[in-house]
Amino acid sequence: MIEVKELSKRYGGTSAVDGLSFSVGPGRVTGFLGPNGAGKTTTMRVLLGLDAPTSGEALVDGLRYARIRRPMLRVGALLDAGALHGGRSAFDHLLCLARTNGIGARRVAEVLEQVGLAGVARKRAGGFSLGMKQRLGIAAALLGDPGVLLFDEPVNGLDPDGVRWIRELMRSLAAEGRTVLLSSHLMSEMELTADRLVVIGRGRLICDTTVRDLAARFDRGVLVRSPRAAELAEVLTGAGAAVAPDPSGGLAVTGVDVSVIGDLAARHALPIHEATPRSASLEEAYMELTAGSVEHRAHGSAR
Ligand SMILES: Nc1ncnc2c1ncn2[C@@H]1O[C@H](COP(=O)(O)OP(=O)(O)OP(=O)(O)O)[C@@H](O)[C@H]1O
Repeated sequence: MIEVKELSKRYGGTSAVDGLSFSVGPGRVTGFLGPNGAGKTTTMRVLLGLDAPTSGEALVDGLRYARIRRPMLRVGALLDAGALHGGRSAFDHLLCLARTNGIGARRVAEVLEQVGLAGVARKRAGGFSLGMKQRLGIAAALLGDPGVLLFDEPVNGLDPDGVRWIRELMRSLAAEGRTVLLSSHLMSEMELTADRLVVIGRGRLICDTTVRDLAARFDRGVLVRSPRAAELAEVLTGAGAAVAPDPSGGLAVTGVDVSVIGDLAARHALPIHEATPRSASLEEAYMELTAGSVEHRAHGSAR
């Protein structure tokens, strides 16, 4: 369980996180989304005791990180995959980390196996590709078999196989009952991986919702065209739908789904020339939600 309560963090004159509250429960993947500079990494750093909050708190299983004994057994994290001693082998890198928390060499071998690096365990980690470094960072997060996992942009720079592997791993970790918080600035990635979404912008909460509810919130109804539009509108309204003229010339119908529209039209022998469900994609929903929070937007870009 992760709880962020009224958290604020300032760096000099910069407000990185500003009165942010949300909680993340076990058993599902929660996506932590926001444009660049939204405060995701800062929130994770405070959760991991790497930065002190200016005010408020960030707790793992009800505790501040500094108060957790043998923290790797409770919370694992991948923040910066490049942060390793390049001269050490993958095995030795993990063994050094493991020893700080009383974890043995057998567990090191296990996590290397789990992330697919057993074959290169004795190779210098400094020579690893970005994808291999990400896998090694994930192995480090898993060392203590923790119930809470934080991953900051784990798919950055990975090839499609690596992305798919991470997606499946996140989902299986959540299915085992762990709390998984996964940050990204890409909705397309979250759509496939996360069940819940915490969206932030400029250090503040924008929405805390499920992927399904967000999609429903941006449901724009069905565009219907019929040569007998007026009669169809009457039938649909009678069935509880809201019907309005669409700027494109058809009818914008909300409140009933497309199969109901088709059935009603058939029952009343009214011809339909088009019936197109129009939900905004999650990507569009995300763009709309965060439109006011984007720090740097290229001139001439979509929004
Ligand atoms: N150590 C620091 N000193 C000064 N400013 C900082 C520091 N760390 C972060 N910031 C600022 O705080 C804000 C939030 O940054 P943060 O890295 O938490 O955002 P983010 O959501 O993780 O963004 P990204 O997706 O780009 O990684 C940004 O404006 C950033 O420039």
